[in-house]
Amino acid sequence: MRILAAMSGGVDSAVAAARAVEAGHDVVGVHLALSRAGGTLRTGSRGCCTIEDALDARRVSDLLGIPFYVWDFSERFRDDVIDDFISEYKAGRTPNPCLRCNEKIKFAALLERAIELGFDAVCTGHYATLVDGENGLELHRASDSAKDQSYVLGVLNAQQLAHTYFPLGSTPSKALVRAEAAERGITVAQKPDSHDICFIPDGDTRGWLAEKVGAETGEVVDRTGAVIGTHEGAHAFTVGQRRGLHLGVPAPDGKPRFVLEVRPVTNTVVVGPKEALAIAEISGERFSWAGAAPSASEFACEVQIRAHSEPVPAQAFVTEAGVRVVPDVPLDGVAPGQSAVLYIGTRVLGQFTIDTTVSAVPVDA
Ligand SMILES: Nc1ncnc2c1ncn2[C@@H]1O[C@H](COP(=O)(O)OP(=O)(O)OP(=O)(O)O)[C@@H](O)[C@H]1O
Repeated sequence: MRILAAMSGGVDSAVAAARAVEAGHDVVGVHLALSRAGGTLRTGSRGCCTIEDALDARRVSDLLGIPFYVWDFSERFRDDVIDDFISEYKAGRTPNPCLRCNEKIKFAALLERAIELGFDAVCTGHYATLVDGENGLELHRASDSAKDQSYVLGVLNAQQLAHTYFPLGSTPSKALVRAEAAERGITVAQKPDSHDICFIPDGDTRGWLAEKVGAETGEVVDRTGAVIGTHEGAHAFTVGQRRGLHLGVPAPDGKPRFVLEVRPVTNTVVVGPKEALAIAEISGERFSWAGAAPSASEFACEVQIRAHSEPVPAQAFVTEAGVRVVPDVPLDGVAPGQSAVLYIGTRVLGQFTIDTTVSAVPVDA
């Protein structure tokens, strides 16, 4: 097969590309320049595409004896990932930019260009597996549960999965990937894992958002609407947050208060007791299936609402208008904008973006 290996300059994509070469594929390496912001390009930035990262990817390609290119996708990345992140926060929602990047950049813009150029698949260092199932290709969790990235890949559809290659998904642990890299003479064998949001170089998401969204003082209210304080910018708050709520007046029950909701239109932050974070139902209109669509409109599954949260057994209800999920036990601190990924066992069924949540605790409880 002709494979385009997406190389970040990190150890995972280096080993993934090496395995693709070893499997006898015709491999070309490509590093994506995703950001033009000065801070993210500098040495020591926590981002995913500094000048050093591009150089590391080139060195690995040289070692493997494969052609290597740098493609500038920064405009698409700005429009589809960074601007989406900002507008979602402005709308009081909590987006996942890694998921959006997989949906719009790595397995859309990059994959489309790869196919146009005659490649059969894009290879990445993601930890997830592809299984040939009865009804076509299926996306499954990785063998290493600590590294499993199936959640952020839940946005891929059947067509995208058909042109995707994840050589690391069945490796039992990341330590083995690093050991293999060292054995192969790959210089980035011990390079630290990337973390946080790649386009926010110092990891200070709140400071970054304050600059982009603009901070405006607003009211903090309880669930009855009574004003109990002020805040200095609603973007700084997400559902479930406790810190940074300088309320001054203690709650009548003396218990700490948590953010329950962010209302961007009125620039209001709604707070309440921890119990009120329990969510009995979630639903959303934007959904997709990772492979064949479920055969029934109502089925038992597990729902996961963050990249590394525990999946919770649930019942799902699907209509043309969207997906509604009722978990067996309430979910904790769900924010609109998050993605709910549905699993059956290790298999990813699909996902939806959460628009609405229903509290398990009535307002006057
Ligand atoms: N700037 C980039 N250019 C090309 N491919 C990239 C880039 N960033 C990420 N990728 C691809 O997406 C995969 C998953 O990205 P993620 O940010 O989760 O990296 P990671 O798990 O730290 O992997 P790595 O060790 O390869 O950096 C990478 O393994 C790589 O194949």
